[in-house]
Amino acid sequence: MIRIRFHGRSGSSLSARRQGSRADAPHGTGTYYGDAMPGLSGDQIRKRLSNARLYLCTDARRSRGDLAEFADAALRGGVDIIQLRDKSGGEPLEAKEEIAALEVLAAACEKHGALLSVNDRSDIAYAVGADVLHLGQDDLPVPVARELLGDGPVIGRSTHSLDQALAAAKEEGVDYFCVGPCWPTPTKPGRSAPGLELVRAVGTEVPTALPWFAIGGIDLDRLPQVREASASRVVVVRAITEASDPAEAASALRSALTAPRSV
Ligand SMILES: Cc1ncc(COP(=O)(O)OP(=O)(O)O)c(N)n1
Ligand SMILES: Cc1ncsc1CCOP(=O)(O)O
Ligand SMILES: [Mg+2]
Repeated sequence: MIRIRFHGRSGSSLSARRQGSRADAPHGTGTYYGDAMPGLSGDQIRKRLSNARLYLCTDARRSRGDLAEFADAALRGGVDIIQLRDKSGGEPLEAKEEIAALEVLAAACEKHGALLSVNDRSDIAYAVGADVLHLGQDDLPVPVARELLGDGPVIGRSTHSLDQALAAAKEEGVDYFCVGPCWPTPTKPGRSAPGLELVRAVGTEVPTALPWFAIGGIDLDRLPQVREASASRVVVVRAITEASDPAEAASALRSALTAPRSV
C-alpha cells in the first residue's frame, strides 16, 4: 500500500514528489505520485464517506506499541474512518512520527477499505495522501486547506453550537461535520458539552445533505440516546481505544448503529 508521498525510510524522494502544485495534480489522478500507486479518487472517497457510520480517533499507541494490530482489529470490527489524533503526550507528535504512524494506519485502511483521516495538519494530510482532513473551529481555515490539498480529499469540521453547525453545513469546501461533545469527556479536556440538545437541534434545524457525526462521550450504552436525538453516525475514541477487545467493541457499536431504532 503506497499512498504515502513521503516515507521516512526514503526521504530523498520527498522533493521529487513535491514538484508542481497540489491543485494541478488532484488526488487520485496517479499523475503526482511518481512510482507510487494512486490513492482513492475524490468520488470514491465521497462514496465511502456517504456510507460511513463509525469514525474512530486513535492516538499512536506509543506506550502499548500495538498500533498496527489495534487498527486492524478496529477496522475489522466495522470502523469506516480512522483518524490519528495523538494529543496524549503533552507535546504534539513530530511530523516524522506522525507520518510513520499514519503509514501504519494507511496499510490497515487499504486492507479493510476504510478512509484515512488526518487531524489538524493539512501539510501532513498532503504528505500522506490522506482521504480526510479534520479541522476544528480554531484550526486552519477550510479555504486554505482546500487550496493546499486540492479537491480530492474530504474536509470535516467540528461544531459545538447550532450556529457553527449551520455555518459548516453551508461552508464551501466542507464535506462533513461533527457535533458535540454530547457529554463532557476527558479526551477533550476543557471543552464544554452542548449535549444531546445540540444533536437534536441539528437534526431538526440544519437542512443539509452533508453527512454529520455526533461526538463526545459516546459508548455502547449511550448510543441509543444519541440515535434517538437524531444522529445516525458517531465518532468515538475511548469506546474503542480502551476496549479490551477493539474488534468486538467496534462490531457492537456498528451493529447498534445500524439496528432498527426502537420507538
Ligand atoms: C472526527 C473529529 N471530530 C472532531 C474532532 C475535534 O477537533 P477539534 O475540535 O479541532 O479538536 P482536536 O481534536 O484537534 O483537539 C476531531 N479531531 N475529529
Ligand atoms: C476530539 C473530541 N472533540 C470533541 S469530543 C472529543 C473526544 C471524544 O472522545 P471520547 O469518545 O473518548 O469521549
Ligand atoms: Mg483540531
